[in-house]
Amino acid sequence: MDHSGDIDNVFAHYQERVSGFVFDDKVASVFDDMIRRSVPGYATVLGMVHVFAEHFAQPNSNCYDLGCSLGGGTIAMLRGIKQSGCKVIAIDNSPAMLARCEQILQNEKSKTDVQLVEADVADMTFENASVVVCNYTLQFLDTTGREELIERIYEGMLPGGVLILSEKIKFENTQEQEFFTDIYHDFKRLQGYSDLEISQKRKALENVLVPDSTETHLQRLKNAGFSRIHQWFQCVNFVSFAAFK
Ligand SMILES: Nc1ncnc2c1ncn2[C@@H]1O[C@H](C[S@+](CC[C@H]([NH3+])C(=O)[O-])CC(=O)[O-])[C@@H](O)[C@H]1O
Ligand SMILES: O=C(O)C(=O)Cc1ccccc1
Repeated sequence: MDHSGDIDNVFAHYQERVSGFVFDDKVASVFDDMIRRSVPGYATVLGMVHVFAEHFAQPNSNCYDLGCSLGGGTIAMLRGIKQSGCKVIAIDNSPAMLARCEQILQNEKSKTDVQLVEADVADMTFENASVVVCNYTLQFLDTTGREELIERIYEGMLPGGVLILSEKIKFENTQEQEFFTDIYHDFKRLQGYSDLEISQKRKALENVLVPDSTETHLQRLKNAGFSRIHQWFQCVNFVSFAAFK
């Protein structure tokens, strides 16, 4: 992926009132740096999206990247897909993200077609899907939106298809929640974020990024019909599931 974006200093200066986190141009311009320094295991997850796409993309099928941002998952899929006739459909409802994503994708030479769609994932229908990547996006939808999205993904998937769902999680046990939160903040400090940046971003994300527990994710995937679900990755409070139709 392209590393030409700026360094994330969105929350570096004291703000009298911290407003809710939005995916505007300011965030989009630093997003590659922001997500790499804020999501432990991000690079590993993308590396494995390449592997999953190579293994599970079926010829003449669609591969989706839901909440594609700058196209990290899209590029990983493009590099992984070896089957012919595949199309990667990358969806995001932030015009700022999509505009930058389009630019970044121009440097990517691939035989596989890519379609960028500016839309709410809630308004999309999915069809003929062999690989669906939903990396750190479900966490921004409301509860009903989450359930409906997972159901519609399932409906649009081919037999043998896989959904890669990556999310920040919360822990039901208070002690466990505190432990992982502490370690996560230590990780952010090690990535160069100050205590002010950490606390202001935390405030901005309140009621915007609302994590579910692993149990809630597993139940929701099962309810939608996914028969085989593996939690294949966890790094601190970020996990990834592979769910098969
Ligand atoms: N309802 C929605 N419809 C469409 N897009 C949405 C919606 N809500 C949020 N988004 C978009 O989902 C993305 C979430 S970021 C994904 C990272 C990427 N997957 C990556 O692997 O680099 C994760 C994060 O910021 O923590 C943003 O680009 C939003 O505009
Ligand atoms: O959960 C957090 O505290 C994060 O910083 C994760 C994140 C990463 C990128 C955009 C929004 C949230």
